[in-house]
Amino acid sequence: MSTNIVWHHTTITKEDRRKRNGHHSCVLWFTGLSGSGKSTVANAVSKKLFELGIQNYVLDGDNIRHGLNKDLGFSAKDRTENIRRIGEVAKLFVDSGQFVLTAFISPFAQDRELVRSLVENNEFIEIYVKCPLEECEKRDPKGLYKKARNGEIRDFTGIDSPYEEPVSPELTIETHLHSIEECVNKVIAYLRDRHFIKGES
Ligand SMILES: Nc1ncnc2c1ncn2[C@@H]1O[C@H](COP(=O)(O)OS(=O)(=O)O)[C@@H](OP(=O)(O)O)[C@H]1O
Ligand SMILES: Nc1ncnc2c1ncn2[C@@H]1O[C@H](COP(=O)(O)OP(=O)(O)O)[C@@H](O)[C@H]1O
Repeated sequence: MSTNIVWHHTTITKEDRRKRNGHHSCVLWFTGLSGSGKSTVANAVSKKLFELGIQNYVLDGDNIRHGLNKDLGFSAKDRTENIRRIGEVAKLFVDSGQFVLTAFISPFAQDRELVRSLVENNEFIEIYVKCPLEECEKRDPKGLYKKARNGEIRDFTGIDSPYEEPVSPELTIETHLHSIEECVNKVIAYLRDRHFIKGES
C-alpha cells in the first residue's frame, strides 16, 4: 500500500511544540463500558487541564462516529479499525504538543495495545473507567441498554459483545464508588506525580 511514499519530517518538532506550550504531550486513553463515565470524566479532566493552561482536546466515540469513522459499525472488525484510526489521530495530537483525551469503549486489549505501540513509552496512559455492568445499565444515559435487551441493537458491548478488562492500566477509576470530582482529581494527581503537569498533588 505505502510503496513510493516517503515519510516527510516536519521542520518544527514535537519537542519544539512542547517547549512552546510549556508542558509534555500524551494520550489519556479512557476505556470502559458504555455508560461507565468515559465522556463525563474525560470532559471534566479536559476542563481542569484547560484551566491550568494545558492544550488539550477530547476525541469522543459518538462524535468521531458521526464524521471520520461514519463508515464503521460495531462488528469486531469495524471496532478494531475504529480504534486503529483513532490511535493514528491521537498520535498526531501528541506530535502537535497537546494532551489528547479519548473516550471510546475500545473493548479489545489487542487494539488498545496497538495504540500504545504507536506512541512512545511514556506517552500512553490507559485509564480503565471501571463500573459494573448492572450500574451502567441502571444509568443507561442514552437508553441503549434497554434497546439491546429488547433485541433492537445487536452486538452491544457487555450484552452480546465482549469487553476485555485492562490487565495493567496506568490508572483505574471506579465511577460507582467515587464521585466525578474524585475521579477527576485522581487523574490530575497521577499527571502531577509523573510530572506530566506541574504542581503538587
Ligand atoms: N453495539 C454497540 N455497542 C456499543 N456501543 C454502541 C453500540 N451501538 C451504538 N453504540 C454507541 O456507540 C458508542 C461506542 O462507540 P465506540 O467508538 O466507543 O465503540 S468501540 O470502541 O468501537 O467499541 C457508545 O457510546 P458510549 O456510551 O459513549 O460508550 C454507544 O452510545
Ligand atoms: N463518578 C462518576 N464518573 C462519571 N460519570 C458518573 C459518575 N457517577 C455518575 N455518573 C453518571 O454516569 C453517566 C456516564 O455517562 P457517560 O459519561 O456518557 O459514559 P460513557 O462515555 O462511558 O458512555 C453520566 O450520566 C454521569 O453523570
